[in-house]
Amino acid sequence: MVSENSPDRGVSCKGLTKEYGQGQSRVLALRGVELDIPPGKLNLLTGPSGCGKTTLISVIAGTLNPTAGEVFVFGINLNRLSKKKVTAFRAKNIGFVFQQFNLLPALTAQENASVPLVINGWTKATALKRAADVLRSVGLGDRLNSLPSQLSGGQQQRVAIARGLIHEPRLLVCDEPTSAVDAASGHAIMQLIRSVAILPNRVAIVVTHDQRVLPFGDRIIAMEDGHVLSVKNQEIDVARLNGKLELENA
Ligand SMILES: Nc1ncnc2c1ncn2[C@@H]1O[C@H](COP(=O)(O)OP(=O)(O)OP(=O)(O)O)[C@@H](O)[C@H]1O
Repeated sequence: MVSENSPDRGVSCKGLTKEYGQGQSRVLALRGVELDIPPGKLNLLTGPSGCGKTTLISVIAGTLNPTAGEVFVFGINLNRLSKKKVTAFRAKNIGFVFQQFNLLPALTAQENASVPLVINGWTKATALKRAADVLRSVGLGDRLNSLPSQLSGGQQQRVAIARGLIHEPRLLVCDEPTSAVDAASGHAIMQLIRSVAILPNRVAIVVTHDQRVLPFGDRIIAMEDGHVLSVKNQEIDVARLNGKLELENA
């Protein structure tokens, strides 16, 4: 029997701590995080600068090891897997949209967006075709052949989002995905993330300071000083969000 908060169905953090540095430069970024994230919901992670949001999503996504504690992603304890297995699990199941975009400078937008599919064994031609479709869905159909250096910050951010979503990851983790885009693009990006997130076997976690993003979240997780302060569920007015998008696109 699998309960609502069972780690088999989403993400579960148990007593997570993370220390950076040593001695005088030691920083305790996570101080015993306890958190259960059920699937099928869009989770927004909020809190003041430096409270540990990026550290927490990096540990959940398996790109950073915790100092102590455990994280289960769809029932799998990432800390107990070998490095090779974590890498393979991440490539197949996790999409990560980084705050600094992390695009490869020598690759075009289309090539950058196709990377997760190529890593997962798709042929280059099929991966590029799919990348073009996803880039069109984030409004970049006319910039497929541009290098990152030829794109604005907001356009680079949209390429990073396309790359994070392209392999339809079961766990999507985004760090400030709307910080460099205007209101209409931010709205479209959140619509896209929401459409991926609310599938029944998926989890999406979005770190945000952007007040405009708050209406999109089913759950608002507030952090403070390395721990989870509160988790609030909220009703989503889907019709209102859809209507607003149509108005902004008109
Ligand atoms: N690589 C690192 N080395 C040392 N300290 C770090 C490192 N990364 C983060 N920290 C520290 O850990 C704490 C938590 O940082 P983190 O980036 O997780 O916070 P955040 O809530 O995401 O902040 P922001 O909203 O400003 O992005 C901060 O005090 C930060 O200075």
